[in-house]
Amino acid sequence: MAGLYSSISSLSLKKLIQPSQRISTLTYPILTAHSKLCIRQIMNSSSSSSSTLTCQVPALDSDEMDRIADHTFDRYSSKIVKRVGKGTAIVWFRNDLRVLDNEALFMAWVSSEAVLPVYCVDPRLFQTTYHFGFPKTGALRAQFIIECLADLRKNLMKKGLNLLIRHGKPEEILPSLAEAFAAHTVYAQKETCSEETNVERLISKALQQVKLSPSPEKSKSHGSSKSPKLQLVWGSTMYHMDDLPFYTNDIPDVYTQFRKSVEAKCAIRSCTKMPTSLAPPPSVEDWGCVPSIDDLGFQPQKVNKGMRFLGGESAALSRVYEYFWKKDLLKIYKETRNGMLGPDYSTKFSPWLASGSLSPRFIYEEVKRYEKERAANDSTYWVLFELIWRDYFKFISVKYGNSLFHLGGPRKVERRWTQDQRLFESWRDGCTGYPLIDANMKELLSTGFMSNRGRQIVCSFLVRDMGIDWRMGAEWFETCLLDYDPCSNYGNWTYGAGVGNDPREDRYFSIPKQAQTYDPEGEYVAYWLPQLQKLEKDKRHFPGKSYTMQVVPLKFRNPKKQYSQDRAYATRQTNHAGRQTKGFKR
Ligand SMILES: Cc1cc2nc3c(=O)[nH]c(=O)nc-3n(C[C@H](O)[C@H](O)[C@H](O)COP(=O)(O)OP(=O)(O)OC[C@H]3O[C@@H](n4cnc5c(N)ncnc54)[C@H](O)[C@@H]3O)c2cc1C
Ligand SMILES: Nc1ncnc2c1ncn2[C@@H]1O[C@H](COP(=O)(O)OP(=O)(O)OP(=O)(O)O)[C@@H](O)[C@H]1O
Repeated sequence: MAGLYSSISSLSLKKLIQPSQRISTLTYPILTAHSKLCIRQIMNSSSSSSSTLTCQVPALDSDEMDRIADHTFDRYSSKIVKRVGKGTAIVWFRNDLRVLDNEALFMAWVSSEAVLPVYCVDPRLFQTTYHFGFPKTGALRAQFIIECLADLRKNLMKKGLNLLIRHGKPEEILPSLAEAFAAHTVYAQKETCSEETNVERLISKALQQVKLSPSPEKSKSHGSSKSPKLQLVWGSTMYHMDDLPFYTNDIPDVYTQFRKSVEAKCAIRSCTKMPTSLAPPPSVEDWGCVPSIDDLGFQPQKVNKGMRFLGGESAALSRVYEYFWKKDLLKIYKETRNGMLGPDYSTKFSPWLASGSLSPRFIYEEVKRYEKERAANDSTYWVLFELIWRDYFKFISVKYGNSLFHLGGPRKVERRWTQDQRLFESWRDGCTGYPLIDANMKELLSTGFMSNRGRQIVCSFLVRDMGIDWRMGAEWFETCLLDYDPCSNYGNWTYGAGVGNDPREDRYFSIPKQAQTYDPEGEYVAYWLPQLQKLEKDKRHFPGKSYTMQVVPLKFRNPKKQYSQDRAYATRQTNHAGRQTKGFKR
């Protein structure tokens, strides 16, 4: 198994492609013959996915995924790390459901003789969203989290520990465990939004009420009892919060300024190396079961079409392996990332990043390894560029607090919005009469995923064409997305709604133009709306009377005229693969 990565790395692809030097200007590179071939393969695998109903991401079997996880753990294990603490420490898992590069877990191990890993199934996660009463977590994300927990337990057991699973509020469970196990510290990953920070505050307070009796030696000298502490550890971003070259209040509002500044002035910390064994676990009578979907109050929802994401760290590490090394897609990422159909136009790392099953620093280190062993170009850099967006929204949430969730956004913009239920439902259910919107919304509902391109288009349609309160859209995404993350979700929605920090406030995504550029053959819409398959390709985006009536006109009144203008525009702008060739568009 040790040869798994190295054998693939040494694959004679290197002979076919000269590893290009990193190109510093961010224009599109001239495509190599190999890149063209890869794009064709992606396009082909996308169209073949029209005929197959579901595809698992990653498309590997469980033995292979276990091998990849084990091999990666080996690479990230260290024999020289030493534990220096006494007693028991608790590690409270939140959105960091991984073993690799988990700082909270590492600190708990170093500071103790025994670590108790705990996950609390918090009932608040399964209630409703704040304003509009949608389910706070949809069935597909619940299933994904269940898989993450099962895998986390498995991986902790491989390292000589286990995972204690309890149902209830962390501020009630953790203090009582700290008391029962006489734990001196509860370690956990720091979160930034108020729902999570409120819980942190409640736990700290409740821990102060716990009085641990001093050990016999200590009681002789000091006598007084101590309370366990909550120790929050930064761990969710690629750049560490403490390494930023500005104070929180001075974080640049404009993404490009933020990115240039961190790229110039900060280094990304190396992944934390874990000891080979984290044993011994404390003695626990009942470790609790990984909940079933019924336990969480859901009807099971099967993915019958499109991508079925597998939860857990083993799947996460396997997806990195599959995308970077097995399929060798990293070097064309920038050219394919705006696609919508199939698993391979983009990395699909987001669901694992959101649950913390995947460390962004591990992705960074894998990109660097790939650049050394295979190729370094704009595409390999661009994955990091996108991960900086993720960091940016996380840090912006620290700077702006709850205003990220407010109608006027961080800039307190005043504008008239509607909450028209009928219009909203047509958007939510994919019945707007615009196939590009409807296909994307159906994909979201059926799989819990939507491409970045799709998200921008449906956001623009809801906000600009329908004029609907953007928070309705954001909360619906909160329900459905496997990769739901408050900072990235509300950050992107405020951007799209023109109430965020976007220097371009009137960002409008014209459906005809987007359709022509990103789904010129109507393959994507025909996949999700099979009734369009029989139509000629150039009719699929505007099928007329044979399709649902359009619920609102587009902001551009004359879609046909706009469409032909857009076709001309798109023809000028697209390359052979039907992707845009110039200009930076998110
Ligand atoms: C309205 C709207 C809502 C969104 N909500 C979320 C959300 O709740 N959670 C979430 O993770 N992403 C969200 N995104 C960002 C983006 O759409 C997804 O991260 C991306 O589609 C995930 O697919 P991928 O992993 O294949 O991305 P890739 O293109 O492969 O990008 C690699 C990684 O970079 C990060 N990234 C890429 N684009 C963005 C972005 N615009 N903002 C933040 N991070 C980014 C993600 O972590 C992603 O996994 C949203 C975007 C929009 C427009
Ligand atoms: N993790 C999260 N996911 C979704 N929404 C969140 C999250 N954390 C915080 N929020 C949102 O933050 C908002 C907090 O509202 P709350 O009424 O507590 O404060 P506020 O009065 O709006 O703001 P402030 O405290 O700044 O005056 C709510 O809209 C809530 O949904």
